[in-house]
Amino acid sequence: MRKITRVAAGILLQPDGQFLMASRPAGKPYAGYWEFPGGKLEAGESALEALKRELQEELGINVTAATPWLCQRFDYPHALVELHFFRVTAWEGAMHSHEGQQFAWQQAGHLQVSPILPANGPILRGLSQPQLLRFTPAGLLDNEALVSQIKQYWAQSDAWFVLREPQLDADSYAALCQQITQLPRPHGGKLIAHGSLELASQLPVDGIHLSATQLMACTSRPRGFDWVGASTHDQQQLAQVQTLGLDYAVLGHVNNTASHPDEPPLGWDEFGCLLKQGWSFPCFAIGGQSVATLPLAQSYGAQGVAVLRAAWQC
Ligand SMILES: Nc1nc2c([nH]c(=O)n2[C@H]2C[C@H](O)[C@@H](COP(=O)(O)OP(=O)(O)OP(=O)(O)O)O2)c(=O)[nH]1
Ligand SMILES: [Mg+2]
Repeated sequence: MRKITRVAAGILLQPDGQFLMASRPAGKPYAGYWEFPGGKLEAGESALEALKRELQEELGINVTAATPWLCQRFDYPHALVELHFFRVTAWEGAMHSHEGQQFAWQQAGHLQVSPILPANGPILRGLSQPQLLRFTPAGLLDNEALVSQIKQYWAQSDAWFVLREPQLDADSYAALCQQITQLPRPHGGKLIAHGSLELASQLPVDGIHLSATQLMACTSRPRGFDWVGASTHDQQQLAQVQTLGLDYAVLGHVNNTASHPDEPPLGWDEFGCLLKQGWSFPCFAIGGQSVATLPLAQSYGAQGVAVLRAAWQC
């Protein structure tokens, strides 16, 4: 078996979502390709320690806030690498090119540098995802109020909505979906369908969110959707998201929630344990989540939180 080379890389994030990419210096494999700053773990080092050392060596900065994010394995001709990506949200010191690299601040979905290291495709897709995934409140709002609130969100932001309205029959769901997709989206918001795959494949949506049961019944990634995510509750379901190459998982419920009052919550310890295994897709915490729990969820390695009632004026 090939030896695994462990690597830590940092995604330096500005408050407006821009992130830093650097060109690989001459003399290294894939010289001139663009990457996230970082490098190999040294003996006895944790990924976070390596990240801090590498960013000091390569950029001359002192990282003061970093949370684990995605983990990606990739088999290059020169090495089998296991990449540990961190979201870096605070640092000290002025950035300098210590190894002759070029730097560029980039926006997800509008990349201006190329070529990118081949392992980084899923990472860039992950960066296009929001920190809040908003599920509609399943019948708690009438259609008019729901459409009007989505319209307001989209006028100001690129919010993502999962249209979870299981009480509607297929025709009513399709009509509501059509109505929402006709709203203006100046910032590029997304609408993700929920429920029947067959129905969703006929609707003008950006993606489909699978239930855990649908997820486990799939033998391949559902076709015809830009984005495919799934609800998960355990390691086996997370592994299925990875095997199918889906874009995100929602994991929970983490805390007690009014929507599942009879099921015991996972709790943050178990949530953190499941995320620590390192997945190549972003995970959202669900269950009792809101903007207030976002930093805690991210400290455990989450992309963000899935919010249900907390997102709406019901
Ligand atoms: N830093 C970094 N490495 C990446 C990314 N994506 C990716 O596939 N890699 C691969 C390329 C390399 O095979 C490996 C990182 O090794 P490296 O050459 O940067 O290591 P290093 O900074 O410690 O450099 P050196 O001491 O070996 O000169 O991980 C990424 O986004 N950032
Ligand atoms: Mg490096």
